[in-house]
Amino acid sequence: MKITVVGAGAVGASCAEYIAIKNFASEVVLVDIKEGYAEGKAMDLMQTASLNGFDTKITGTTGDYAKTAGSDVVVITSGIPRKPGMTREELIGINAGIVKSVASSLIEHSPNTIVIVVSNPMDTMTYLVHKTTGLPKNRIIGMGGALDSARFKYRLAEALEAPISDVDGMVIGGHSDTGMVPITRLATRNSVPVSKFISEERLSQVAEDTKVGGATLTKLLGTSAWYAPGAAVSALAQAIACDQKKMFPCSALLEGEYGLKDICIGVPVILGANGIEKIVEIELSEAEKAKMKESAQGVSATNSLLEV
Ligand SMILES: NC(=O)c1ccc[n+]([C@@H]2O[C@H](COP(=O)([O-])OP(=O)(O)OC[C@H]3O[C@@H](n4cnc5c(N)ncnc54)[C@H](O)[C@@H]3O)[C@@H](O)[C@H]2O)c1
Ligand SMILES: O=C(O)C[C@H](O)C(=O)O
Repeated sequence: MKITVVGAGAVGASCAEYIAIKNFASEVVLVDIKEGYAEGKAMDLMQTASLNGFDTKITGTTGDYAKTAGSDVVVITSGIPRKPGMTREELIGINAGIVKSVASSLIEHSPNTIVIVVSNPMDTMTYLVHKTTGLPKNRIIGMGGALDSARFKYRLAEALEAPISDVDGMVIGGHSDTGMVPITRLATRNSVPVSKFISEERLSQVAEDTKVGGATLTKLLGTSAWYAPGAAVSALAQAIACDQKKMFPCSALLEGEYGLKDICIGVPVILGANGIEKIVEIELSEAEKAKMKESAQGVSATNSLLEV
């Protein structure tokens, strides 16, 4: 399994590190536009191999896409991150051009690859990759919901004073400060609805804290997060590499599912060797449907800014 990660910055390097530590890929190629940067990150990471016990070969290149040829999975993290006070949507002006050109270089050398889109605004960048590459929809996956759900579980565990391994929950909808839809109704602690343990008010607070998870970290760090994003990407890549048939909320192209069309937005999907093997349609409450519709309107408004 050969995986290319474009963008050797905070998220790209974290993602490469987690992929290597989990030891499921034979090769990871890091690509960056900054001279020597990907090569340096790759060398630094390779010098952790004997310490961390992995055999994955990590190499770096400054923009030589020939070295990415034959990648089974490619991850696009190239682009700028937001600064405190910004929304993800404000990044579209710079990131759309970067994602479009990177996607076409990747596909030229790996026509059969599966693409994981990370750069923000992620749902719109995923849609852009669909519009500009014409790859089948199962092979384009936006990473957002896996991260947002991990943050939801973190906040749930905090509120319940429970270990994170005890809780389960999922976030669907757009990967934005206002568009995420944490499904609080279905969140559980060991199969017991979390509403048995915490008040409705506390649960609403958990949902609100989850939605601004990225903004909270951006304020603390001065730039956006990378450890959990890198771990989330590595989990998606592993599900594909190992044909796990695992369910994650991912940004997928919808053609009528959830009453939505011509949009990429977070919904539960089954990930396996063919990428998105199935979109899972769960029964939403009327309130959840309304939130999903509002979220989709937000994503569509951002999509309309694209020049495709
Ligand atoms: N979807 C998510 O859940 C999620 C999570 C975290 C970050 N992000 C997004 O991921 C992106 C990267 O974040 P980061 O913190 O790693 O930023 P970063 O600045 O640390 O790294 C980005 C890297 O991309 C490189 N780059 C820019 N243009 C390029 C090009 N044309 N070709 C190759 N490389 C190029 C830069 O040189 C830089 O090294 C941002 O857009 C951020 O908003 C998304
Ligand atoms: O918050 C951001 O801008 C980065 C990313 O989308 C995240 O959720 O961490």
